[in-house]
Amino acid sequence: MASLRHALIRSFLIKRGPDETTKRLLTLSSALNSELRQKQIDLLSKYPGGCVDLEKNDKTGIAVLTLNNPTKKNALTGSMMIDFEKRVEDLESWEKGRGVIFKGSGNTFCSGADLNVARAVGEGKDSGHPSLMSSFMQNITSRFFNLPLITVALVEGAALGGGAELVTCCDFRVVSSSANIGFVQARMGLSPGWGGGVRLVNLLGRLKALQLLSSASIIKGFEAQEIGLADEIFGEFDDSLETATSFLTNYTKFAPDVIKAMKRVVINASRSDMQSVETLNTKETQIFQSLCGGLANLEALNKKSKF
Ligand SMILES: CCCC(=O)SCCNC(=O)CCNC(=O)[C@H](O)C(C)(C)COP(=O)(O)OP(=O)(O)OC[C@H]1O[C@@H](n2cnc3c(N)ncnc32)[C@H](O)[C@@H]1OP(=O)(O)O
Repeated sequence: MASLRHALIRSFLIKRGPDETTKRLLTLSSALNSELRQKQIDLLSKYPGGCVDLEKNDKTGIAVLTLNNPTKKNALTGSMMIDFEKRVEDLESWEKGRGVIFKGSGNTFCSGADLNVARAVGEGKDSGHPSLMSSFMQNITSRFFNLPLITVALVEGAALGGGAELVTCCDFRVVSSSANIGFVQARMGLSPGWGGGVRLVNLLGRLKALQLLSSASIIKGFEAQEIGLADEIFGEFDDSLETATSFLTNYTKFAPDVIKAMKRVVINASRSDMQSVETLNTKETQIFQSLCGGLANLEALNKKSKF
Protein backbone atom coordinates (compact mmCIF):
# COMPACT_ATOMS: atom_id res chain seq x y z
CA MET A 1 0.00 0.00 0.00
CA ALA A 2 2.75 2.49 0.99
CA SER A 3 4.88 1.72 -2.08
CA LEU A 4 1.86 2.16 -4.39
CA ARG A 5 1.16 5.48 -2.71
CA HIS A 6 4.75 6.62 -3.19
CA ALA A 7 4.83 5.57 -6.85
CA LEU A 8 1.61 7.47 -7.59
CA ILE A 9 2.80 10.53 -5.70
CA ARG A 10 6.11 10.53 -7.62
CA SER A 11 4.30 10.28 -10.96
CA PHE A 12 2.09 13.27 -10.01
CA LEU A 13 5.09 15.31 -8.93
CA ILE A 14 6.75 14.75 -12.28
CA LYS A 15 3.67 15.58 -14.38
CA ARG A 16 2.14 18.60 -12.60
CA GLY A 17 3.07 22.08 -11.37
CA PRO A 18 3.30 22.65 -7.59
CA ASP A 19 -0.24 23.97 -6.86
CA GLU A 20 -2.00 21.52 -9.05
CA THR A 21 0.18 18.80 -7.54
CA THR A 22 -0.84 19.65 -3.97
CA LYS A 23 -4.54 19.55 -4.87
CA ARG A 24 -4.20 16.27 -6.72
CA LEU A 25 -2.16 14.75 -3.89
CA LEU A 26 -4.85 15.61 -1.36
CA THR A 27 -7.54 14.05 -3.58
CA LEU A 28 -5.40 11.00 -4.15
CA SER A 29 -4.59 10.59 -0.46
CA SER A 30 -8.26 10.85 0.50
CA ALA A 31 -9.23 8.31 -2.22
CA LEU A 32 -6.59 5.89 -0.94
CA ASN A 33 -7.77 6.39 2.65
CA SER A 34 -11.40 5.71 1.82
CA GLU A 35 -10.40 2.64 -0.20
CA LEU A 36 -8.38 1.38 2.81
CA ARG A 37 -11.28 2.11 5.16
CA GLN A 38 -13.75 0.23 2.98
CA LYS A 39 -11.44 -2.79 2.94
CA GLN A 40 -11.16 -2.66 6.75
CA ILE A 41 -14.93 -2.45 7.24
CA ASP A 42 -15.56 -5.24 4.70
CA LEU A 43 -13.10 -7.48 6.56
CA LEU A 44 -14.18 -6.73 10.14
CA SER A 45 -17.92 -6.87 9.51
CA LYS A 46 -17.51 -10.56 8.53
CA TYR A 47 -16.91 -11.39 12.23
CA PRO A 48 -19.94 -10.36 14.31
CA GLY A 49 -20.73 -10.85 18.01
CA GLY A 50 -20.80 -8.79 21.17
CA CYS A 51 -21.00 -5.00 21.26
CA VAL A 52 -19.40 -1.92 22.80
CA ASP A 53 -21.77 0.11 24.97
CA LEU A 54 -21.53 3.75 25.94
CA GLU A 55 -23.45 5.38 28.78
CA LYS A 56 -22.96 9.13 29.02
CA ASN A 57 -24.05 11.11 32.06
CA ASP A 58 -24.45 14.76 31.08
CA LYS A 59 -24.79 15.82 34.74
CA THR A 60 -21.49 14.39 35.96
CA GLY A 61 -19.75 14.53 32.58
CA ILE A 62 -18.58 10.97 33.17
CA ALA A 63 -19.21 8.22 30.63
CA VAL A 64 -18.80 4.47 30.99
CA LEU A 65 -17.58 2.60 27.91
CA THR A 66 -18.10 -1.18 28.23
CA LEU A 67 -16.72 -4.03 26.11
CA ASN A 68 -19.61 -6.43 26.09
CA ASN A 69 -18.96 -10.00 24.98
CA PRO A 70 -19.23 -11.84 28.32
CA THR A 71 -19.38 -15.41 26.96
CA LYS A 72 -15.88 -14.88 25.52
CA LYS A 73 -14.43 -12.81 28.38
CA ASN A 74 -15.03 -9.68 26.27
CA ALA A 75 -12.82 -10.83 23.41
CA LEU A 76 -13.03 -8.29 20.57
CA THR A 77 -14.88 -9.46 17.47
CA GLY A 78 -14.72 -7.58 14.15
CA SER A 79 -18.10 -5.91 14.69
CA MET A 80 -16.98 -4.80 18.17
CA MET A 81 -14.00 -3.04 16.60
CA ILE A 82 -16.39 -1.15 14.32
CA ASP A 83 -18.66 -0.41 17.30
CA PHE A 84 -15.68 0.86 19.29
CA GLU A 85 -14.97 3.42 16.55
CA LYS A 86 -18.58 4.70 16.65
CA ARG A 87 -18.40 5.16 20.43
CA VAL A 88 -15.10 7.04 20.13
CA GLU A 89 -16.69 9.31 17.51
CA ASP A 90 -19.55 10.00 19.92
CA LEU A 91 -17.09 10.83 22.74
CA GLU A 92 -15.05 13.13 20.49
CA SER A 93 -18.02 15.46 20.12
CA TRP A 94 -19.46 15.18 23.66
CA GLU A 95 -19.78 18.78 24.80
CA LYS A 96 -20.64 18.05 28.42
CA GLY A 97 -18.02 15.34 28.79
CA ARG A 98 -15.21 15.41 31.34
CA GLY A 99 -14.07 11.81 31.71
CA VAL A 100 -14.52 8.20 30.62
CA ILE A 101 -14.23 4.90 32.47
CA PHE A 102 -13.27 2.10 30.06
CA LYS A 103 -14.17 -1.37 31.34
CA GLY A 104 -15.33 -4.84 30.39
CA SER A 105 -18.60 -6.53 31.28
CA GLY A 106 -18.87 -9.17 34.01
CA ASN A 107 -15.81 -8.31 36.10
CA THR A 108 -13.24 -8.93 33.42
CA PHE A 109 -11.58 -6.43 31.11
CA CYS A 110 -10.80 -8.11 27.78
CA SER A 111 -9.23 -11.41 26.69
CA GLY A 112 -7.82 -9.82 23.51
CA ALA A 113 -8.84 -10.42 19.94
CA ASP A 114 -11.52 -13.06 19.46
CA LEU A 115 -9.40 -16.10 18.63
CA ASN A 116 -11.66 -16.93 15.66
CA VAL A 117 -10.99 -13.46 14.26
CA ALA A 118 -7.26 -13.77 15.01
CA ARG A 119 -7.18 -17.06 13.11
CA ALA A 120 -9.18 -15.76 10.13
CA VAL A 121 -7.07 -12.60 9.91
CA GLY A 122 -3.88 -14.71 10.00
CA GLU A 123 -5.23 -16.95 7.27
CA GLY A 124 -5.78 -13.85 5.13
CA LYS A 125 -2.14 -12.85 5.51
CA ASP A 126 -1.50 -12.85 1.75
CA SER A 127 -4.36 -10.38 1.27
CA GLY A 128 -2.92 -8.07 3.94
CA HIS A 129 -5.65 -8.80 6.51
CA PRO A 130 -3.38 -8.55 9.59
CA SER A 131 -2.33 -5.09 8.47
CA LEU A 132 -5.95 -4.04 7.79
CA MET A 133 -7.04 -5.04 11.32
CA SER A 134 -3.94 -3.59 12.92
CA SER A 135 -4.18 -0.17 11.24
CA PHE A 136 -7.92 0.03 12.03
CA MET A 137 -7.34 -0.70 15.73
CA GLN A 138 -4.34 1.63 15.93
CA ASN A 139 -6.43 4.45 14.51
CA ILE A 140 -9.26 3.98 17.04
CA THR A 141 -6.99 3.48 20.04
CA SER A 142 -4.98 6.59 19.07
CA ARG A 143 -8.19 8.59 18.77
CA PHE A 144 -9.33 7.29 22.16
CA PHE A 145 -5.91 8.12 23.65
CA ASN A 146 -6.23 11.68 22.31
CA LEU A 147 -9.81 12.35 23.42
CA PRO A 148 -10.20 15.73 25.13
CA LEU A 149 -11.46 13.81 28.20
CA ILE A 150 -9.72 12.19 31.15
CA THR A 151 -9.76 8.43 30.61
CA VAL A 152 -9.41 5.61 33.13
CA ALA A 153 -9.15 1.89 32.39
CA LEU A 154 -10.96 -0.14 35.04
CA VAL A 155 -9.08 -3.45 34.94
CA GLU A 156 -10.50 -6.57 36.56
CA GLY A 157 -9.97 -10.22 35.63
CA ALA A 158 -8.13 -10.75 32.36
CA ALA A 159 -6.47 -8.09 30.23
CA LEU A 160 -4.56 -10.25 27.79
CA GLY A 161 -2.97 -9.73 24.38
CA GLY A 162 -4.94 -7.02 22.60
CA GLY A 163 -6.81 -6.55 25.91
CA ALA A 164 -3.54 -5.45 27.57
CA GLU A 165 -2.94 -3.10 24.62
CA LEU A 166 -6.33 -1.48 25.27
CA VAL A 167 -5.31 -0.87 28.89
CA THR A 168 -2.55 1.43 27.57
CA CYS A 169 -4.88 3.69 25.59
CA CYS A 170 -6.19 5.38 28.77
CA ASP A 171 -4.61 8.21 30.76
CA PHE A 172 -4.88 6.22 34.03
CA ARG A 173 -5.39 2.63 35.15
CA VAL A 174 -7.35 1.52 38.23
CA VAL A 175 -6.63 -2.17 38.69
CA SER A 176 -7.96 -5.02 40.82
CA SER A 177 -5.31 -6.67 43.00
CA SER A 178 -6.30 -10.00 41.42
CA ALA A 179 -6.32 -8.79 37.79
CA ASN A 180 -4.21 -10.67 35.25
CA ILE A 181 -2.50 -8.29 32.85
CA GLY A 182 -0.40 -9.92 30.16
CA PHE A 183 1.13 -8.80 26.91
CA VAL A 184 0.95 -12.46 25.87
CA GLN A 185 1.34 -11.81 22.16
CA ALA A 186 4.69 -13.67 22.05
CA ARG A 187 2.98 -16.81 23.40
CA MET A 188 0.60 -16.48 20.44
CA GLY A 189 3.48 -16.11 17.98
CA LEU A 190 2.49 -12.46 17.55
CA SER A 191 3.70 -8.96 18.38
CA PRO A 192 1.50 -6.04 19.51
CA GLY A 193 -0.64 -4.76 16.67
CA TRP A 194 -3.15 -2.37 18.21
CA GLY A 195 -0.72 0.46 18.98
CA GLY A 196 0.05 -1.07 22.40
CA GLY A 197 3.76 -1.57 21.73
CA VAL A 198 4.37 2.13 21.05
CA ARG A 199 2.19 3.24 23.97
CA LEU A 200 3.75 0.74 26.40
CA VAL A 201 7.27 2.02 25.67
CA ASN A 202 6.07 5.61 26.11
CA LEU A 203 4.36 4.68 29.37
CA LEU A 204 6.94 2.45 31.08
CA GLY A 205 10.17 3.11 29.21
CA ARG A 206 12.16 0.84 26.95
CA LEU A 207 13.43 -1.71 29.51
CA LYS A 208 10.19 -2.47 31.36
CA ALA A 209 8.27 -2.63 28.08
CA LEU A 210 10.81 -5.07 26.68
CA GLN A 211 10.61 -7.20 29.84
CA LEU A 212 6.81 -7.43 29.64
CA LEU A 213 6.67 -8.06 25.89
CA SER A 214 9.51 -10.55 25.56
CA SER A 215 8.65 -12.57 28.70
CA ALA A 216 4.89 -12.44 27.93
CA SER A 217 4.47 -12.73 31.70
CA ILE A 218 1.10 -12.19 33.31
CA ILE A 219 1.21 -9.77 36.23
CA LYS A 220 -1.20 -9.01 39.07
CA GLY A 221 -2.37 -5.60 40.24
CA PHE A 222 0.39 -4.83 42.76
CA GLU A 223 3.15 -5.75 40.34
CA ALA A 224 1.49 -3.54 37.74
CA GLN A 225 1.51 -0.72 40.30
CA GLU A 226 5.18 -1.31 41.12
CA ILE A 227 6.26 -0.90 37.49
CA GLY A 228 3.99 2.11 36.90
CA LEU A 229 1.31 0.37 34.86
CA ALA A 230 -1.39 0.74 37.55
CA ASP A 231 -2.23 4.07 39.22
CA GLU A 232 -4.55 2.68 41.89
CA ILE A 233 -5.30 -0.79 43.22
CA PHE A 234 -8.53 -2.07 44.72
CA GLY A 235 -9.37 -5.26 46.60
CA GLU A 236 -11.91 -7.98 46.03
CA PHE A 237 -14.47 -6.46 48.42
CA ASP A 238 -14.37 -2.97 46.87
CA ASP A 239 -17.02 -1.84 44.41
CA SER A 240 -14.94 -1.57 41.24
CA LEU A 241 -17.01 1.02 39.38
CA GLU A 242 -17.33 3.16 42.50
CA THR A 243 -13.55 3.00 43.00
CA ALA A 244 -12.85 4.01 39.40
CA THR A 245 -15.46 6.79 39.53
CA SER A 246 -14.04 8.18 42.74
CA PHE A 247 -10.50 8.05 41.28
CA LEU A 248 -11.65 9.83 38.10
CA THR A 249 -13.53 12.49 40.05
CA ASN A 250 -10.19 13.81 41.35
CA TYR A 251 -9.54 14.99 37.81
CA THR A 252 -13.02 15.98 36.63
CA LYS A 253 -14.09 18.52 39.27
CA PHE A 254 -13.95 21.56 37.00
CA ALA A 255 -16.13 22.68 34.08
CA PRO A 256 -15.97 20.52 30.93
CA ASP A 257 -14.26 23.33 28.96
CA VAL A 258 -11.55 23.62 31.61
CA ILE A 259 -10.95 19.87 31.84
CA LYS A 260 -10.82 19.61 28.04
CA ALA A 261 -8.37 22.52 27.90
CA MET A 262 -6.07 20.74 30.36
CA LYS A 263 -6.15 17.55 28.36
CA ARG A 264 -5.51 19.53 25.16
CA VAL A 265 -2.54 21.26 26.79
CA VAL A 266 -1.03 17.88 27.56
CA ILE A 267 -1.81 16.52 24.09
CA ASN A 268 -0.33 19.64 22.52
CA ALA A 269 2.82 19.36 24.61
CA SER A 270 3.30 15.85 23.30
CA ARG A 271 2.42 16.78 19.71
CA SER A 272 5.88 16.00 18.37
CA ASP A 273 5.49 12.55 19.96
CA MET A 274 2.08 12.20 18.31
CA GLN A 275 3.49 12.82 14.84
CA SER A 276 6.13 10.20 15.30
CA VAL A 277 3.56 7.83 16.82
CA GLU A 278 1.88 7.60 13.39
CA THR A 279 5.14 6.55 11.77
CA LEU A 280 5.95 4.20 14.64
CA ASN A 281 2.49 2.62 14.43
CA THR A 282 3.00 1.94 10.72
CA LYS A 283 6.17 0.07 11.60
CA GLU A 284 4.39 -1.80 14.41
CA THR A 285 1.77 -2.90 11.86
CA GLN A 286 4.49 -4.14 9.49
CA ILE A 287 6.07 -6.22 12.27
CA PHE A 288 2.64 -7.57 13.29
CA GLN A 289 1.82 -8.43 9.65
CA SER A 290 5.13 -10.32 9.36
CA LEU A 291 4.22 -12.63 12.29
CA CYS A 292 0.43 -12.92 12.05
CA GLY A 293 -0.56 -16.10 10.20
CA GLY A 294 3.04 -17.35 10.35
CA LEU A 295 4.14 -20.75 11.65
CA ALA A 296 4.48 -19.82 15.34
CA ASN A 297 1.12 -18.05 15.31
CA LEU A 298 -0.73 -20.92 13.63
CA GLU A 299 0.88 -23.45 15.99
CA ALA A 300 -0.18 -21.37 19.00
CA LEU A 301 -3.74 -21.06 17.68
CA ASN A 302 -3.93 -24.81 17.02
CA LYS A 303 -2.81 -25.89 20.48
CA LYS A 304 -4.45 -22.99 22.26
CA SER A 305 -6.13 -23.68 25.56
CA LYS A 306 -5.99 -20.84 28.07
CA PHE A 307 -3.41 -18.75 29.92
C1 LIG B 1 -3.37 -8.14 18.41
C2 LIG B 1 -4.29 -9.05 19.17
C3 LIG B 1 -3.61 -10.26 19.74
C4 LIG B 1 -4.53 -11.05 20.65
O1 LIG B 1 -5.25 -10.47 21.41
S1 LIG B 1 -4.52 -12.75 20.54
C5 LIG B 1 -5.64 -13.27 21.83
C6 LIG B 1 -4.92 -13.41 23.16
N1 LIG B 1 -5.81 -13.85 24.16
C7 LIG B 1 -6.00 -15.15 24.48
O2 LIG B 1 -5.43 -16.03 23.85
C8 LIG B 1 -6.96 -15.41 25.62
C9 LIG B 1 -7.34 -16.85 25.70
N2 LIG B 1 -8.22 -17.06 26.84
C10 LIG B 1 -7.79 -17.41 28.06
O3 LIG B 1 -6.61 -17.53 28.32
C11 LIG B 1 -8.84 -17.64 29.11
O4 LIG B 1 -10.07 -17.91 28.46
C12 LIG B 1 -9.01 -16.46 30.10
C13 LIG B 1 -9.25 -15.15 29.36
C14 LIG B 1 -7.79 -16.36 31.02
C15 LIG B 1 -10.27 -16.70 30.98
O5 LIG B 1 -10.16 -17.95 31.63
P1 LIG B 1 -11.42 -18.54 32.43
O6 LIG B 1 -11.91 -17.48 33.38
O7 LIG B 1 -11.02 -19.84 33.01
O8 LIG B 1 -12.58 -18.70 31.35
P2 LIG B 1 -12.63 -19.69 30.10
O9 LIG B 1 -11.26 -19.98 29.59
O10 LIG B 1 -13.49 -20.83 30.42
O11 LIG B 1 -13.33 -18.73 29.00
C16 LIG B 1 -14.71 -18.58 28.92
C17 LIG B 1 -15.08 -18.70 27.46
O12 LIG B 1 -14.48 -17.58 26.77
C18 LIG B 1 -13.78 -18.06 25.63
N3 LIG B 1 -12.67 -17.14 25.33
C19 LIG B 1 -11.81 -16.60 26.21
N4 LIG B 1 -10.95 -15.80 25.57
C20 LIG B 1 -11.30 -15.83 24.26
C21 LIG B 1 -10.79 -15.21 23.10
N5 LIG B 1 -9.75 -14.34 23.16
N6 LIG B 1 -11.39 -15.45 21.93
C22 LIG B 1 -12.44 -16.29 21.86
N7 LIG B 1 -12.97 -16.93 22.92
C23 LIG B 1 -12.39 -16.69 24.11
C24 LIG B 1 -13.29 -19.44 26.07
O13 LIG B 1 -12.94 -20.22 24.96
C25 LIG B 1 -14.51 -19.95 26.81
O14 LIG B 1 -15.45 -20.37 25.86
P3 LIG B 1 -16.36 -21.68 26.15
O15 LIG B 1 -17.18 -21.32 27.36
O16 LIG B 1 -15.43 -22.79 26.42
O17 LIG B 1 -17.18 -21.85 24.90
